[in-house]
Amino acid sequence: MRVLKDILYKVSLNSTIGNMDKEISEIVFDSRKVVKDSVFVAISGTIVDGHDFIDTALEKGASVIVCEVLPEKVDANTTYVQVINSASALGIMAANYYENPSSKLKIVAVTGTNGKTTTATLLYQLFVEMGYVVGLLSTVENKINDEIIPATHTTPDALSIQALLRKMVDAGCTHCFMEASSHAIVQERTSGVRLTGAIFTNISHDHLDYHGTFDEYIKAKKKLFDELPKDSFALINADDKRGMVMLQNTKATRQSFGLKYPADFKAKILTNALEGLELDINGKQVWFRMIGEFNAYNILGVMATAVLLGEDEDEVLVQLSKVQGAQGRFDKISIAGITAIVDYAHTPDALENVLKTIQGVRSGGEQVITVVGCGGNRDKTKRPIMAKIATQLSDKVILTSDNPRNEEPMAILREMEAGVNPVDFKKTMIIEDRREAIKTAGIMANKGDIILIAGKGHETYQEIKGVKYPFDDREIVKELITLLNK
Ligand SMILES: CC(=O)N[C@H]1[C@@H](OP(=O)(O)OP(=O)(O)OC[C@H]2O[C@@H](n3ccc(=O)[nH]c3=O)[C@H](O)[C@@H]2O)O[C@H](CO)[C@@H](O)[C@@H]1O[C@H](C)C(=O)N[C@@H](C)C(=O)N[C@H](CCC(=O)O)C(=O)O
Ligand SMILES: Nc1ncnc2c1ncn2[C@@H]1O[C@H](COP(=O)(O)OP(=O)(O)OP(=O)(O)O)[C@@H](O)[C@H]1O
Ligand SMILES: N[C@H](CCC[C@H](N)C(=O)O)C(=O)O
Ligand SMILES: [Mg+2]
Repeated sequence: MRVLKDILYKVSLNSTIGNMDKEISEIVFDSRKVVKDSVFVAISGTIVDGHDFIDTALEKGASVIVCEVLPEKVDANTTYVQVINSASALGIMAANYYENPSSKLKIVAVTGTNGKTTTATLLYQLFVEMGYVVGLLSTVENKINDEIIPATHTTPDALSIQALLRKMVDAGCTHCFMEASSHAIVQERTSGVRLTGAIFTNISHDHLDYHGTFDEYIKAKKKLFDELPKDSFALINADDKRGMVMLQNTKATRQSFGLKYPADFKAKILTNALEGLELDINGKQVWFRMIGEFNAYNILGVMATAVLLGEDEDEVLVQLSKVQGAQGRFDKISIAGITAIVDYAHTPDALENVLKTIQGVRSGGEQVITVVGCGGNRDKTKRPIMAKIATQLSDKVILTSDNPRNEEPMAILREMEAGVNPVDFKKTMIIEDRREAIKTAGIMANKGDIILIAGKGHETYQEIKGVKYPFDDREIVKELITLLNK
């Protein structure tokens, strides 16, 4: 049990009604999860308004209501706390409830359109290699030391974040590396998390369905840096056009990394091959297991972060050269002389980077066959662009379903097809069923060819009309082994 006024410490209040010394059992922000003597935080969402569920929360036993707008009729036994911003209040209250775990950890948040999971996972793996007990909050999975806690979001909700950070502290973690998605930043899921540093990887086209305009999307990322404390660091990719924008209003120490423009941490690519990357970092030549220029950025950002966290650069490079990166990111599987690459590229920029990387490392005579789709109920404007990029940078393309969610798969595919130049029609096919599409690519491929299967990476399901069916691109590629060895 906690006392209400203690968990409201540092929350911006407008007004209060009732007893502030009440003992409360839990904090909830979903009326369906209310338990006796809990605090219900009413948040206005994208689909419904939590304020409409205040009565239901009271019926189920909530004894405190935290809201932005007070109900017209108030109940005499209930405490009402009117706040400026319920979503932000939730994060701060959750932090107080779990006794501010972030003050006992070094937490670094990674934001950017692409590279968040890769960067956070590399940091996790690096710090484990260096002997630390580490936590990770990522799209693929959450981790507390070795324990895996399945992830439902790239960045969990505010309450779950604090609960996970508490578990990390209790498990002896010293560091936590986490992704901060733009949705999470806007929805204040990271409010109440005290950061030691934040990293900006890059920004390109995505999520315009949610943010409305590219400017709003940039603002969402910038908010993370605007809110950093004075004693933290703000590390940006100096080669990204919007990198400096992130630093405009931050109180944190400004740091940068890059391959092209002047930066605090610099590297040069010496070799970029299917076997890995060789980089020159401060006169030291080091091989890494990851592939492609974009991974040179991820590696450099990780090295810079480790140094800013006080680690020795030479030791960092030795350990970093051993790590693998995140699942489903440029995962190579060899079958019957064909190289299949499963990659989570689900934005135009990521797809272009991956295909340009493949173009850069191919030997010349082989075909590059790309299987790609776009998710339903997500930014529609990226569909034609991704299809165009796929056809321009591949020899053959099969457009297929990703997670259609509640949309008609064929309607998504028609929107993708609209981006294909007429000259590229002859190399483009549409196969709605993703399993069939992957199999067809396998049948079309000859020895030496490269098949890129983009968009779903580590995902182990395909979401169709509200149902998540088991589906794993990597498993389907493995099924090809029997098919092609016949
Ligand atoms: C669009 C979006 O981001 N939505 C997130 C948001 O939900 P919402 O605003 O839609 O909530 P809502 O359904 O309108 O409900 C509003 C409030 O009423 C409450 N409610 C609702 C119903 C009820 O009966 N009782 C009740 O109290 C809800 O608990 C909520 O507090 O807040 C919820 C709680 O944190 C999230 O689970 C939910 O994620 C949805 C499921 C989602 O799909 N989000 C994706 C787009 C997302 O967040 N993706 C990013 C990664 C993107 C990327 O960079 O690639 C991520 O971080 O995962
Ligand atoms: N630094 C980078 N710049 C551009 N593209 C990248 C970069 N790092 C990875 N990618 C590409 O983007 C894909 C997604 O990478 P990753 O999962 O690390 O990004 P993310 O930001 O976590 O994505 P999400 O927002 O979906 O969680 C990779 O599979 C790869 O194709
Ligand atoms: N975090 C991203 C992941 C997209 C992955 C892709 N496979 C899709 O389902 O669209 C999102 O929720 O938009
Ligand atoms: Mg991610």
